[in-house]
Amino acid sequence: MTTLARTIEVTRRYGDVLALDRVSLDIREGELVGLLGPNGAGKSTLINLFVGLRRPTSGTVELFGGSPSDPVTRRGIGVTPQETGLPESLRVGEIVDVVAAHFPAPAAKDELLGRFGLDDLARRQVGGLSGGQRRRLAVALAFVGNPRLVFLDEPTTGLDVEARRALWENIRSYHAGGGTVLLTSHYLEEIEALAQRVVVVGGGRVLADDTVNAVRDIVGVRRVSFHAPEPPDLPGVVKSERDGDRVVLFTADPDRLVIDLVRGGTPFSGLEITPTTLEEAFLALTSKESAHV
Ligand SMILES: Nc1ncnc2c1ncn2[C@@H]1O[C@H](COP(=O)(O)OP(=O)(O)OP(=O)(O)O)[C@@H](O)[C@H]1O
Repeated sequence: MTTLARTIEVTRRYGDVLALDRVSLDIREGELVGLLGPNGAGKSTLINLFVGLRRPTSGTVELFGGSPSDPVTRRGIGVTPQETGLPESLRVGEIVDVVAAHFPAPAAKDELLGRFGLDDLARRQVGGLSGGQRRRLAVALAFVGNPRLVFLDEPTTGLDVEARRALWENIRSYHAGGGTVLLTSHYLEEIEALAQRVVVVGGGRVLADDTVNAVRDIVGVRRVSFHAPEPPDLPGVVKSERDGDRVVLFTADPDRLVIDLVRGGTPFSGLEITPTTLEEAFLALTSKESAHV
């Protein structure tokens, strides 16, 4: 399968902040890839490198086998950034025209606006759009140039349930027609609804690159904590640590763990079961793996 976009050992720093740490990733033709990770994980930085808005501190970024800083190469992509500053006084239809002028074979305007439920708003100034309408326009603009590959950075932020589902449908049909997508999200549900492949990033590193099912199992890890003198030795614990005088155990099956804890007769108090953050879940998993090496 043709690789459309690639990073090889890419590191990106902003001053002292290490936003990406030796990330190698291939996006192949026809894939719908979800990039999942907590705030500050490095998702937007990765997209900005792919689309040529930023350069890596070290390592290589390739787009269609060339450089993302080449404007001709960039004509094959569409992008919805996390935030867009669209000119308030332009009408929706005019903005589509301006963007379309940059591409050799743009989509038909009416068809595009219809697809994104913006047909009734073609003559509305951007300043008069609601937040959700603006977001839909920002996503529609990624598709104006009939791209081979689109990068969507949190495309459904600010959309209500109905608009979110309509947008998912659009993304699916673009993909079904042969398009390739990389989209970011904080939410596993969104990635589950769309992607087959999930790349989880945390702390600037790729923590997992797997199927949706595999990742769902991993992020299902829970944090069980309680006061106890010693950490008990229980089955199903993927990682254990101390937080002051509390024992903290990570497990995919907290019910089982509590039953075993009670049956084991270990004295404990102040039991708490909380979901893990994505980062915690993956750190638990990676430390378990390293412990087995
Ligand atoms: N222009 C910048 N100057 C300084 N630091 C930056 C800049 N852009 C990003 N960072 C830092 O780089 C790290 C990664 O940020 P990035 O925006 O890529 O994460 P993200 O995964 O997209 O987060 P979010 O989900 O919150 O959008 C963060 O620590 C962030 O504060």
